[in-house]
Amino acid sequence: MTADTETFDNLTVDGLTVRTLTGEEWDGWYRTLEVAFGGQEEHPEERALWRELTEPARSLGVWDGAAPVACAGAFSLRMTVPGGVVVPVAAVTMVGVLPTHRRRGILTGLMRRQLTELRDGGEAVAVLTASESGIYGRFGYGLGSWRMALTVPTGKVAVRTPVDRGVRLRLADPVESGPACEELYAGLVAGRPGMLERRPGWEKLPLLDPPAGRDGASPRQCVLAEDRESGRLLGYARYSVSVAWGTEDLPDGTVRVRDIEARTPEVYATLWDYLLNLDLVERVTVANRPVDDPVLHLVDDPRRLEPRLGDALHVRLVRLGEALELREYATALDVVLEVTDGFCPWNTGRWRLRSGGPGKGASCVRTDDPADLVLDVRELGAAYLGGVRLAALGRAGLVRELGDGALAEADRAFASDLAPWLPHGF
Ligand SMILES: CC(=O)SCCNC(=O)CCNC(=O)[C@H](O)C(C)(C)COP(=O)(O)OP(=O)(O)OC[C@H]1O[C@@H](n2cnc3c(N)ncnc32)[C@H](O)[C@@H]1OP(=O)(O)O
Repeated sequence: MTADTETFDNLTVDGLTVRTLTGEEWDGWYRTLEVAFGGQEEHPEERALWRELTEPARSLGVWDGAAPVACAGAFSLRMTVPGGVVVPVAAVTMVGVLPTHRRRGILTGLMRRQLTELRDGGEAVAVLTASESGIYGRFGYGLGSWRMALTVPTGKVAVRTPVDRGVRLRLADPVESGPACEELYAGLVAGRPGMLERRPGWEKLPLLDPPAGRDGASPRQCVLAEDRESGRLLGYARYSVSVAWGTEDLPDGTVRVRDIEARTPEVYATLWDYLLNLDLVERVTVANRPVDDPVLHLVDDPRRLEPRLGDALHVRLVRLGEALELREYATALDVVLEVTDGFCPWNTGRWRLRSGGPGKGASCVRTDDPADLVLDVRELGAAYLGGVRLAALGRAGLVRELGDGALAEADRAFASDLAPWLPHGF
């Protein structure tokens, strides 16, 4: 297989066969992924869930004779884009090539096949999270959202904003309270770009808690914040506690927050207040929050927080015009974009993007008019969710302005009030 091979169903190239998966082949196909990732077996509970969620018709494999040697899948998910519109996306996943078959273009062939199929009738936008952030730019993916991991030393930091006195906190079984938490989560999805709707089956993902994967911590616990009078669920946090004792027998426990969501700022503060005041605990950690998470502001000593940034969602505009029409724009704009797209040349060329601003829709059509901005599709993917600013990409030398003021105009229109955030992997 070579990098520029168009790969189609049951195509055999260089002795390798590329085709979609049949359900019965799942175990061997998935084992390829595990071996590509070093060979460790996934916890059975996790494996079973991924098996259930796999969409065989969207799952590609490469076979060398009878043996699977590479895999790449996609989930049919729905994701919020700026303006609160929830749109279908191809969520690319489970990508791996066995060590014996690497660096001969197999990944490139799989990516080409996926993107060609999407062009011909799939979603206009593809997204993924990358094992290594250097892999997917060459296929036109741009880094569209960041995540923040946070460690909060509990003894040093307190919540300074008002908590909700009308709230009663109650510990509940995470599985039993799962549907109520899920309903609350569903109500938040449209409020922030990058959030994913969880269609049936996906609600099990945040509840996954394989005993062998706890690394010495407690089983997952769930605290519910309910309205004292009506009992309505207003927020929840799911976490585990890892108890430890330091020198002089002093407690040195860690609370690991898996997720925390609330309907109001006061309830959010209440949940953090609860977490920061758990006994025998020296720190609260959370692996994945938005980069503009309110917790950065609701504590009294922000310097004590230990935030760390990581790349999250990589975004690929597959059918560029359609993708740019799907989202809303914060302000009116009318710009001609000259786009390069080496991997999906059908996007290359000049496009006029027009919108009247919020609620007014957008059109993006080919044009011969002179360009205002010159950029790669990768930069449009990065800016798509409104968190990575076009002006910042311009200052990085990645967007060239030809029309006076066009960069500032597009920068304002593409921006989102809230930073995009991917709440969980896929
Ligand atoms: C969405 C997800 O599931 S992310 C998970 C990705 N999977 C993994 O990380 C598992 C471990 N790694 C692997 O399985 C493989 O090395 C893969 C899938 C990353 C790459 O597969 P390969 O078939 O070797 O890739 P391929 O030969 O098509 O390489 C294409 C290009 O990417 C580059 N590349 C491949 N892997 C990497 C990497 N890890 N980092 C940077 N560049 C890379 C190659 O050098 C090549 O560059 P070139 O076009 O300039 O020559």
